[in-house]
Amino acid sequence: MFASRSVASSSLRFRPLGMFGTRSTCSFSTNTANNNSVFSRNKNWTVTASMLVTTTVGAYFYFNGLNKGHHRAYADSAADEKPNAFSPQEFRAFKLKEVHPYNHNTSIFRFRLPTDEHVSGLHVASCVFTRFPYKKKDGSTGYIIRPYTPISHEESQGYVEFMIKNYPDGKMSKHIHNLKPGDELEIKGPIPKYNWDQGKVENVGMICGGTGITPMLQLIRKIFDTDSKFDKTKDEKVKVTLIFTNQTEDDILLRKELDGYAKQFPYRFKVIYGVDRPSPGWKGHTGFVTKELIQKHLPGPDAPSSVIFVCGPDPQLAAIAGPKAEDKSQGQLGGILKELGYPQDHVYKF
Ligand SMILES: Cc1cc2nc3c(=O)[nH]c(=O)nc-3n(C[C@H](O)[C@H](O)[C@H](O)COP(=O)(O)OP(=O)(O)OC[C@H]3O[C@@H](n4cnc5c(N)ncnc54)[C@H](O)[C@@H]3O)c2cc1C
Repeated sequence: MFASRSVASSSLRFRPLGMFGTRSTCSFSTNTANNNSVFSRNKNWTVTASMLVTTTVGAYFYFNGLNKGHHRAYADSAADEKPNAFSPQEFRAFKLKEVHPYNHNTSIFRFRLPTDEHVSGLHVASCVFTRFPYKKKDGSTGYIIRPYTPISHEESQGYVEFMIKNYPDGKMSKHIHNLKPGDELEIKGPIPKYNWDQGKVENVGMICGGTGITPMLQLIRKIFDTDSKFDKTKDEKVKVTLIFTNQTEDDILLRKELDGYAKQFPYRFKVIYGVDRPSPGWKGHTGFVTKELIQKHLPGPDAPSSVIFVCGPDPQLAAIAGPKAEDKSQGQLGGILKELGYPQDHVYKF
């Protein structure tokens, strides 16, 4: 069903990564039996929608009992039978394979992994650091370093994909948007974020703005995608409500995919869109995320087995949950969530 939807102002089409147990056959050299690409067909790409029923390959206990805390390093397990392309110890160079414009300021960048066997090795939820060098005034070398969350499936082999918004004054985003196929980007990871321990949380609230959707997508897919190796029965009680704000409707990333999850899991996944500048006929929320919006839609402070994830531009993060600490650790809970009485350990800031 998603494979037939087109992404606005892009010849690229997004699909929700096999949520129906179907896969696309693409003309990628990196395409493998495990290709959960977000890329779908465009005029250069031959895609045959194929209804290949994939089987869930048993239970997959890769965090089970190993990492109970949010900040623990992720342990390897049976899931890691494929070689990991990234290293958490060092930056490694990866070649850009393809770039696909997504909307007026955002593109999808596909980087080649060393072989078609390799996976990113990024567990949920984790991100990577990218870096590029620049010459400091004193002649020494400095690095611009920024975090990004891939949108390709953690099981995807041979490639990794990022959805990156271009900020006019943005150092890294401009650097990446200027890359041409064949150019290299240095990447290091995984950088562990929240450890999604399957079966441990039942009520999930998410508040994000702009590209803050990418870590949320990683979690949503882990919880709902049915064609991965993970044992879905562990998370079948999980309910997720996402509040996703943007400047305009045109800025909403991954909308078709999110709506697709809402349609397929009407009792378990709900998305509320908000925009600062509504177009005529806009039916969603208008303006910033408010106390009332959170109270109306998200699990409350006393909801059992719950967590609220927040990711967005610094001012939004500060208003909702308080800023992160200088060293980028969680910092004190603040903002609206604190006012509403959420406990510190029920909130996670990406
Ligand atoms: C866990 C995590 C995952 C992320 N994943 C992604 C991702 O998948 N895709 C993606 O595009 N970005 C993502 N980001 C944001 C990314 O790390 C950079 O902050 C962003 O690309 C801007 O970096 P820059 O060097 O281009 O801009 P900078 O040089 O740092 O800033 C330049 C200008 O852009 C503004 N700006 C910077 N970041 C933002 C923002 N997020 N919202 C609004 N204005 C901003 C600044 O105020 C400034 O005016 C993620 C951030 C985190 C913390």
